[in-house]
Amino acid sequence: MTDLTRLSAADLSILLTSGAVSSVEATQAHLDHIAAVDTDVHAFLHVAGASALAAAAAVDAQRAAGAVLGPLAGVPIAIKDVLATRDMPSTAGSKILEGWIPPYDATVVRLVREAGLIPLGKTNMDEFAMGSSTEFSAYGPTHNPWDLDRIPGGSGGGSAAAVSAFEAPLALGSDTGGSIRQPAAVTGSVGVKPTYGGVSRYGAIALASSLDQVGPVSRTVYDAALLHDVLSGHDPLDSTSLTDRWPSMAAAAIAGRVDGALTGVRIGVVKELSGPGFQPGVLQRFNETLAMLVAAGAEIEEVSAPSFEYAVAAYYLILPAEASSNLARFDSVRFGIRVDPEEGPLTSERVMAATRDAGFGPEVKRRIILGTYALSAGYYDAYYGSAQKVRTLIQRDFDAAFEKVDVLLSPSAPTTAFKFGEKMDDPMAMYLNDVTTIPANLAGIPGMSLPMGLAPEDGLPVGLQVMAPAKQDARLYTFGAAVEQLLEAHWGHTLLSLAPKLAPTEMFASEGGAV
Ligand SMILES: NC(=O)C[C@H](N)C(=O)O
Repeated sequence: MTDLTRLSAADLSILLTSGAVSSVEATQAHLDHIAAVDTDVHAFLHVAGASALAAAAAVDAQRAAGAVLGPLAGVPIAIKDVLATRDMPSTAGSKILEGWIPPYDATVVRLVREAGLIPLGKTNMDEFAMGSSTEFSAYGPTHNPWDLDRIPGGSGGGSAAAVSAFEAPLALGSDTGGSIRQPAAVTGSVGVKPTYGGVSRYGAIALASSLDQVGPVSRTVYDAALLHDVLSGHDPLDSTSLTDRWPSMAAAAIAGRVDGALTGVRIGVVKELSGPGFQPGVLQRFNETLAMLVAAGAEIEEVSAPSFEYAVAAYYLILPAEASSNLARFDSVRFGIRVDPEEGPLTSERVMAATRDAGFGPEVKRRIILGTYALSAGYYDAYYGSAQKVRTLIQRDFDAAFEKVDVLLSPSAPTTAFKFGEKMDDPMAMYLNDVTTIPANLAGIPGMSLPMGLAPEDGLPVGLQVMAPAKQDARLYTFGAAVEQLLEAHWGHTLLSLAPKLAPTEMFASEGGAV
């Protein structure tokens, strides 16, 4: 009997459509697997077993009645806890929202349900998406399925770990500075940050509104494309939502699997995103992948993006500034918990202060303080204003690069998954993890991370980042699918099929070793 949790969403979809397997069976298999492994992985903050099975039964009934359903109907999905769900708590990993059940679904959650996908539950994350390791979740960290002593990336470590531990074939993430791509990289998954405005953020608990994007997490490029097609499109409820009509990302991914898809593709390697400070094994896999691309007919040139040097600094001014404003809504009155001061009068300011003090964790407080300072009178131009200028320069660097090349490549993260605790006392070290992913958010362009093997020194997954010009998300899928195929042919297997160590019984007997 096929292990249904091991299938890609696309393969599961074939079994569901042909009637060989019911959605109830597929959903039950995933719930059983979650029950078996999630005490160790802790990818989920909430598992919605009963409602998932009810939704699956409804899809099965529709199918039995002859309804023509979308390709992902009946396929289970995990949802990052930053997204509002009307039937499940939505905490964004924070104590301040403990137990909060929103009165409505985020648009992406509604779209996912309408497409017949089966929400399994909500996944863990750094509090309000601030972090690169899930160690800042108020509910304890998620563990990397490849090595339980290591972080799964962040902020969407729960979604990426759920996918790579076979707890769900698909997940939703959000990416402000890398929160989809970096977790995908360190767990051997695929993650895509769409073009800014391509996917609705209505009902996504806002971190930094000029940077946040919702996107797919999966085990294959094609699966991410199928989910992207469900998510993209105009939403009048999100004022930043683009009105463009998007081509089919699934069709774009299929085009990448045609022979010769890489011939003549012009690839830019960003000099500033793959140099000193990167783990040697990460660079080794990156350079090997580039050599394979040249052998497949692609043309590679080095491009320089001098302003990228300032990207992390600009991001950590713009993000805290926007976050300090967005998080002002958590005031003890409208959402979540209320904590009264231990003594003294119950004025609204004092209740608000006591609630925020008890409800926010250390990283959230740090960023609110930084952001409030950066926006204060007298400092605004020096900090926030300068950061916005840097942002424009970064956009120009991208524009110049994309005049010469079709896609830009870099490693998705400077290192493989690090050990718990390694960067907790050093915010700068944590922030520098995002050096590769932040520029795409600042420029609003789409980016993908896909697996490019295991680092020789630690046997842990390494991610390849692909970036394309704004609105050219389809190019990511064509190129990404072609690279995925090239790497599979080289290794003779997919990265995750390697993972007997991810099977329930042997899952945690880490053997290490290179691909
Ligand atoms: N939110 C994100 O995209 C993650 C990023 N590491 C941050 O802490 O801001």
